[in-house]
Amino acid sequence: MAKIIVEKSPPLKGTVRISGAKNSALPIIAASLLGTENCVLENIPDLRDVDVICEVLTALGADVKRINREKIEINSAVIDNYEAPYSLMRKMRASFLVMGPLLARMGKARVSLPGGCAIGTRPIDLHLKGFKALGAEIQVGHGFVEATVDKLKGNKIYLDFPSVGATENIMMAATLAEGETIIENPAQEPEIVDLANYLNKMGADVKGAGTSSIRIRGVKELKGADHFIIPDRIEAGTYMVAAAITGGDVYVDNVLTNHIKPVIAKLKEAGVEITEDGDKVRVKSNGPLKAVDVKTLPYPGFPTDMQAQFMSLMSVAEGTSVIIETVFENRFMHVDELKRMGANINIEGRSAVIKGTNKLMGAPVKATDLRAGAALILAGLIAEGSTELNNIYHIDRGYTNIEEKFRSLGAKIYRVE
Ligand SMILES: CC(=O)N[C@H]1[C@@H](OP(=O)(O)OP(=O)(O)OC[C@H]2O[C@@H](n3ccc(=O)[nH]c3=O)[C@H](O)[C@@H]2O)O[C@H](CO)[C@@H](O)[C@@H]1O
Ligand SMILES: C=C(OP(=O)(O)O)C(=O)O
Repeated sequence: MAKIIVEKSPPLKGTVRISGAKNSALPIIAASLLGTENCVLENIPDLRDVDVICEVLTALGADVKRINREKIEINSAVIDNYEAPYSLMRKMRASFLVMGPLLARMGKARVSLPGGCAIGTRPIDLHLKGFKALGAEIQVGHGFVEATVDKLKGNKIYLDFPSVGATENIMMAATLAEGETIIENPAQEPEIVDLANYLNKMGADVKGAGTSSIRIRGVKELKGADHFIIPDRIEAGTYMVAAAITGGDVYVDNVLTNHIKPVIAKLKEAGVEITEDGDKVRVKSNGPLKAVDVKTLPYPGFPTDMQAQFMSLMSVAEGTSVIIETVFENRFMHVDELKRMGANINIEGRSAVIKGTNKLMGAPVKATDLRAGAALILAGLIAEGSTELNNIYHIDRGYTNIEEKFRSLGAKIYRVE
């Protein structure tokens, strides 16, 4: 099993370029099932999750060509299978995003139920509520969701929680429905806007993405489109925290700063110097870090996908901080691993109380999920000695060339097979 070794490193210095957003690329690749012509996607991150969703599309009959590691061409003129197999679905929850496009395109979809995972049970009730409202008949059994419909019909759908995946799945299904669909209380994440922009380039009529109500007028057909994926705000945030935790001076390049306002605000509160310059952010830190409280929320609140990394930072800040996780019910799996490295953290329900220490120690730890893995790398950069990270396949799901990017900033990090 491959491992990542992180040694105590000097303050990080230099420039790191941020890749395209995983959470945009995955739904956008899935949405390509809706078009009957060639789609060309650029700024695709080089990730295991992208490989998996491409395999899912191929299994459904689409012609997927990797032009290079950042560019994919997809032709879905012929889709001859409506079943997404368990063998692929189990590798990644986001594969469920093919359900909406399949239903819209073929009037039929049979998709393996995504499993729960380390960060919570992650139900799909809101996705199914949306499909039902559009007229689909849904059956769940034997580990699969099966949906059928003669013709999807637009409807008004209120989401009890602004679920990112449910908003995307319903939005994609509604593009080819008869009439108008309104999604009330949708997710407002930048990745939703990126998906809507792509769908509109394909010929859809989606308005209001990024606001509290999305209106989709169904069209007869979607065609092809070229699209450049937005930068990954979570990857950017992770390198910003890396600069802060090591007392470094790093330029994070290719960032849309509007997308990471809460992360910038919290870093500033913690005493980190941040200078924004177009699509670059300079992150400089040389004084002690101050403890600050954080509460995760749907966008535009502080992202849950940055919670673990911020906890590593607070583990070495001066004072006590409280981090409240409101999006996922079980996203504190990294806490026990950070404690193995000497962090002082107590969990009380959905809150973590972190008493800063000035000494973390390297230890063998495991990446319990993607962002937990990132958080442990960050802790490893300042821990005495060597940190050995196991279960790193989670990290490869979401970070492009992570060791190379960190090493280019002076970090001592390498992979052993
Ligand atoms: C590929 C992708 O984009 N992944 C992101 C997406 O995941 P994902 O789309 O799975 O996250 P959701 O926004 O759907 O989930 C948020 C909350 O809603 C709940 N829920 C969701 C759907 C549903 O039908 N019923 C229900 O109760 C979930 O259990 C969770 O507690 O948004 C999350 C929240 O920002 C991020 O952490 C993930 O990185
Ligand atoms: C939870 C995450 O992703 P996914 O929804 O793909 O599991 C994440 O990116 O942190």
